Amino acid sequence: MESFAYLTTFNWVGILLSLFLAFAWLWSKNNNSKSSPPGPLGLPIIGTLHLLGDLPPRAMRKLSQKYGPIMKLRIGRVPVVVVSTPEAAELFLKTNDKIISSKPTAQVSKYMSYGSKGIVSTEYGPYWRNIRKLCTVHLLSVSKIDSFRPTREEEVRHLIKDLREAAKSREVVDIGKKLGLAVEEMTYRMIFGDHRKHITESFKFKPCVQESLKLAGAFNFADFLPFIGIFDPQGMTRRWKIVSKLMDEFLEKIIDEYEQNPTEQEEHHGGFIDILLSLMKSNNTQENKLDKTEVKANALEILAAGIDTSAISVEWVFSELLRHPQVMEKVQEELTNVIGLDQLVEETDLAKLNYLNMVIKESMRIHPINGIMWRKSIEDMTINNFYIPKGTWICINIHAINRDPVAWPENPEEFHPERFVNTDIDFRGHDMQLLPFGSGRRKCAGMELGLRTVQLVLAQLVHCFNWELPDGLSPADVDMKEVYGLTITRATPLLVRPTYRLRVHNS
Ligand code: HEM
Repeated sequence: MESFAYLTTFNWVGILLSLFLAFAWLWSKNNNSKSSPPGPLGLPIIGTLHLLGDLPPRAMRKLSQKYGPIMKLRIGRVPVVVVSTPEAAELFLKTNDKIISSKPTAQVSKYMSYGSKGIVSTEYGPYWRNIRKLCTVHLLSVSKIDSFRPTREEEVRHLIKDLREAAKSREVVDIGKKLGLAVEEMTYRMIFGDHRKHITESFKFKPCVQESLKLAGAFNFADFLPFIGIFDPQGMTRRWKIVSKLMDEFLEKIIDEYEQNPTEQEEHHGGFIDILLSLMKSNNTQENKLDKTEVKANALEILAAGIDTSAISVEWVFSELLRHPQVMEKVQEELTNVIGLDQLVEETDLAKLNYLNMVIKESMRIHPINGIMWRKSIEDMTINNFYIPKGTWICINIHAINRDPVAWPENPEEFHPERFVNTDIDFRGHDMQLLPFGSGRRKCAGMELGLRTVQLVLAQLVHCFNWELPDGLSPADVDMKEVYGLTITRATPLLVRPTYRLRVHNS
């Protein structure tokens, strides 16, 4: 200590202060490189759940305007990172796509997906890669989608016939309901082929599917506060058990039928489920083989992914067309020029309808039916200096991204299809400012089918009919309120009166 005797008290204070500042700097530097994204403080137990309201994508967007494009919430016990701009989405969905390619486990996957055995809910890994490949090659390839063209066209013809009847009697129709039924029937036919006959016989399959979609879309407290799950406070477990048992009985019946005569079933039934079943029976390598539970889980998940999505997307486009009569007129003009008034639109015409396709893009930009996309990180990662530990739920806020004011400088809240003139911005997952089908490894596997259905149904509706709002309502009166569930739907029915406008009368 002798050697330090020359130091005065003043010197000692100076040295200690410098050391303290150096430590503080090092600590903050270290902490900064490992800090969590910013976000609002949560309450005990529920965390930030109370801040999400009835429309979480909108509430999260508002919060992100305060806390930034990468924000942390704690919903119940679950840490969630919310991504809200195209630049941030690029960091997650392009740079780190593999790390966030897993899915959170929710109660829905226990009941509807036989414990996350389906393509939509299963964790990222060899099983998901295998089933995704099988779906892409055998179920949802362009040639397979083409092979179901007569089914789609037949169902659309039924819809048009039904609407012509309504037009004759000047009836007001709930167009969303009619669209929903037509697309539902198309989807059942594609998935179950001739097995569909059992749906109308003894099994109450359709109401069960509707109930399970409702349950899957409801906010389930047990997903975020697992300890309350055993008390089943919302009665969801009880309802899930009932519907999943009934749906399982139906699927077992189909599998029995198949097992009794596999070759005949493949030749005559021809639905997605027969392809899945043939993969169960085939002499494929173990890797490509599906077991019975996997067949059932995938059939139900593909049904759930496809059944409402296209119809709801058409309903939103249709709502925008009713609010913007000049856009409706322009679409009709294009259809008249390209197709004429003496024949119906066919699928092969769809690529020629440039303006209609811009209208669909614009509607999907402001009304992405999945306002939020959920992923889960499978490794620790650091993005923009934010440390995000393995197991964090990642919430890609498509609603916020698709309306980002930097990416969409001209009135991002407005419906304006002309914004796509002379741009090649596309919604297939490469352009981060427009993500209605998601992006990266887990992007929508049924995009081509969904898009084809939306284009065909919409083109037919606008080509065949003029549309009038009832009770003297004006376009500005069309209610655009949303309800958030498994998908974002209209809050009120869309009521309209059709008038037939074509010269063909034997469609
Ligand atoms: C307009 C209609 C549709 C829209 C807007 C839509 C949108 C989406 C979105 C946003 C995702 C999540 C993507 C992600 O996490 O990155 C998704 C996933 C998926 N969709 Fe679609 N979808 C539509 C139609 C369909 C149809 C008709 C089918 C099949 C019949 C289908 C099958 C799937 C499947 C299997 C997945 C899960 C993919 C995976 O996790 O690997 N979708 N869809």
